[in-house]
Amino acid sequence: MRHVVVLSLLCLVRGEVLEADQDTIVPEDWRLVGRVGPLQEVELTFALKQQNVNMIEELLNHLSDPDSQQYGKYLSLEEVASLVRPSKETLKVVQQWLLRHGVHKCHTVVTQDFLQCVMTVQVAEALLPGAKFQRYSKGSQTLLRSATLYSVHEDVFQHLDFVGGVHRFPPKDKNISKGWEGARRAALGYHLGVTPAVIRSRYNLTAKDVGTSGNNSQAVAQFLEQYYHPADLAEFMSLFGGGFTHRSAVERVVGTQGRGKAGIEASLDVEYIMSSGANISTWVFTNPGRHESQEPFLQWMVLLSNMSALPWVHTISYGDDEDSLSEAYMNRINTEFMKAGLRGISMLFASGDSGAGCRHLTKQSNTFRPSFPASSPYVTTVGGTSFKNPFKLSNEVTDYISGGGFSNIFPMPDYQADAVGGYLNNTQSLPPETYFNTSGRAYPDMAALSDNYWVVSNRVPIPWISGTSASTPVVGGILSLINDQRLLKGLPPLGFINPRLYKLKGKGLFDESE
Ligand SMILES: Cc1cc(=O)oc2cc(NC(=O)[C@H](Cc3ccccc3)NC(=O)[C@H](C)NC(=O)[C@H](C)N)ccc12
Ligand SMILES: [Ca+2]
Repeated sequence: MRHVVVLSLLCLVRGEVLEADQDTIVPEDWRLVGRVGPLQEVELTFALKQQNVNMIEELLNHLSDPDSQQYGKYLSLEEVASLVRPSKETLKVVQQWLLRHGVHKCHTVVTQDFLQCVMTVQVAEALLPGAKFQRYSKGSQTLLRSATLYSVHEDVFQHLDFVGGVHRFPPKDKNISKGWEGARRAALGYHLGVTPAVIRSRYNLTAKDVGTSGNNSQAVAQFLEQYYHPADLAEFMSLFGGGFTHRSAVERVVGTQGRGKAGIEASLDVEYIMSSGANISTWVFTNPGRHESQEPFLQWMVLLSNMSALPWVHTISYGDDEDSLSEAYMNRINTEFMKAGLRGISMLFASGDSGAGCRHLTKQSNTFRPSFPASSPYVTTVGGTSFKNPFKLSNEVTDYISGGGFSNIFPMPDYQADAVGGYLNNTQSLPPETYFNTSGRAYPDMAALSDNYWVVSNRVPIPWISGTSASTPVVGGILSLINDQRLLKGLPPLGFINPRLYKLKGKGLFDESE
């Protein structure tokens, strides 16, 4: 039996194409506990090759370009599914391969492009020769992982994008602590915080700028066991919701709300999307589990791609270092973002709170460190600003923590080439070019206030909360208000806004008076 090793670079070895997607590095802070018993269960994800992936990118460009005749002519879930569903041959080959090995505990999705299967270690190692599952520990955490390369049978590998659940460890914790950040800001004496009234006043939202259409909705997605608490939202609205028509409860939670303490991230997202996108039905997607120790972004997107009715705007304040994720995995998530765009859905991601980030390559050399999904060309990424005068509703300047940069993986999309080219050509004293990839997707695409917010979490009003986690739901709510007006007029929702945003050359981002 011959096998093909799945590796990253495309290279030719004895006439066989090898593809690269395996990372077998064990971080030094993870300790090997020992070999795992053959009957221990593991869960693996098989991403089956989809059809028409190049075609959907082109279609998305047409549907999102205001100058195209196809602008706003979005597809239904079934139309999207029929474009990307794997070929009959792919389905047959992969299913037969799994069945031959006795794997039958699998879940699939409407589009049939994923299989999540539970099997014993013995079976997993027979399926993926070379893999050797071992137990690793770090503090109280333990993980089952293989630190060796595996191969996939040559008849099967051409039908798969990747197999998930074999490699990769959680990234090291960042050394900038939020506690320190908050203390520093407090020490500087900022005491007038951002509330819904401040947001609504700064962005000229009048009493009429609230949802009225009835068939509009918006959503936030939560990960990493972060839960919002309904009582916090009610308390937040009773403290800060005066002066505008609003809702004080989430319309729908998809997923299971945990019973633990509320998380600041979740409280912030829900409270502020419902303050700018006031009186609009709001959903929360609460996503359990991990993908290789981080947020299961793909699992959540696959969930969306299985639901026929969805909110038009989704905001997400989570992200991971681009270099901590496999290219094949990110490409699959990108395909899911494109599929959402084809349906007229706007996906907004926070740009992150660590500026351009930093990656130590060697003792002497560093580079910037982009964050994904912020760096995806198929989402809208939101950065952060601070008031120039922190005590007044004044003009905004860049918040120094606001994430931004250039993808090392995804090329610059056409829609932003002029804007970014202009920036690179006209900006004095840019960092050295070895630090960033000037031909990559640049982000963020827009920005809003991210500094000094009030949030209610675990029934306590908390000041000085900062980050693009705050600006992102604020922008999401404003897009929902625009969608509301569009829907009332019988127009399609905004969908993937980037092509339109960049064509406006900044005009869409400010009121005429500014
Ligand atoms: C308690 C707290 C105080 C505060 O002032 O700010 C703040 C912010 C956040 N959230 C975040 O900093 C980020 C933002 C982000 C990071 C990376 C990419 C996009 C957005 N969100 C997270 O840290 C999120 C909960 N976790 C992750 O994305 C991890 C790193 N993958 C939380 C709490 C406070
Ligand atoms: Ca207005």
